[in-house]
Amino acid sequence: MEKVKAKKQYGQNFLKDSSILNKIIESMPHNNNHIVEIGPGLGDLTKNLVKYKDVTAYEVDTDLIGILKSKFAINLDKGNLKIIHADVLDAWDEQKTLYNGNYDLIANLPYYIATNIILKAFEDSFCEHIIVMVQKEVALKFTANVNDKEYSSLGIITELLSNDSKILFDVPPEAFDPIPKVVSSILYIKKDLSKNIDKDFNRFLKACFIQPRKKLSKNLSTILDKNQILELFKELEIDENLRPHEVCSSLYSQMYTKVKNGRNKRI
Ligand SMILES: C[S@@+](CC[C@H](N)C(=O)[O-])C[C@H]1O[C@@H](n2cnc3c(N)ncnc32)[C@H](O)[C@@H]1O
Repeated sequence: MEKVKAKKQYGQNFLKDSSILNKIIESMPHNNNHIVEIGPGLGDLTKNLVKYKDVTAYEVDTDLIGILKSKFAINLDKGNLKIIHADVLDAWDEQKTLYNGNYDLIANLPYYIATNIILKAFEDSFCEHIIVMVQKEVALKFTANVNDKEYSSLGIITELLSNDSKILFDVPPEAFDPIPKVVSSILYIKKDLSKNIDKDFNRFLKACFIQPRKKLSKNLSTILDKNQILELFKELEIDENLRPHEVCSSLYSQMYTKVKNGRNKRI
């Protein structure tokens, strides 16, 4: 097989362990959804996905596009694989969705933009399941519960917008070539398609967690004045001494609604 030099700037760590590839395929939801893969790389995961589903794959690296097109010539002809040469974040901005129909996102993500990709997938109303390989720390943030030290805007958004979220299994560095410095995890999220998020809610959460170990009331002082904070906490019966990770997602949602509808609209 061709020896391709992995490009660091594109977060290229190719998954080589066939037992892990099989486990990802086994975790694929049993439905009729299309599959979108981000970063097919050398096509090891793609090769398994196209056995079961129609796939659209977005790859940014020009050198890999050539390799993928010759490797998957038959699938491209048959029409069960479409390879799109693009930066996936640009494609999302331009098209608003990565596929015009219900789809599941299955990918070994480039870690430098993994969080952004998952947040975009939450915004994409056609995306139903997110099953992605990410750095373990990132998976812990998306699946954290209130009072966990990892609980942040990512856990809150996941709780508010999904029916189910969990880490399926961890993947050791040796499963990749080149070997990364971190442990990875397969993150599973089943979105609740009846729910969506107001973009400003993200900005509100960023302000709430601007200094994660300080009190929430202190962080909120960057967007609200003292009296507004006191009033908000009194109305929602929030203890003034709580840190941001000690407040549950439904209270964040209620706080945001009150702030948005109140007189002060600095968010
Ligand atoms: C961690 S590698 C995974 C490769 C392959 N799927 C595998 O499992 O071996 C990440 C892949 O994402 C691609 N990639 C990086 N940034 C991207 C972007 N902005 N848009 C699309 N693909 C990107 C890389 O070129 C690489 O192929």
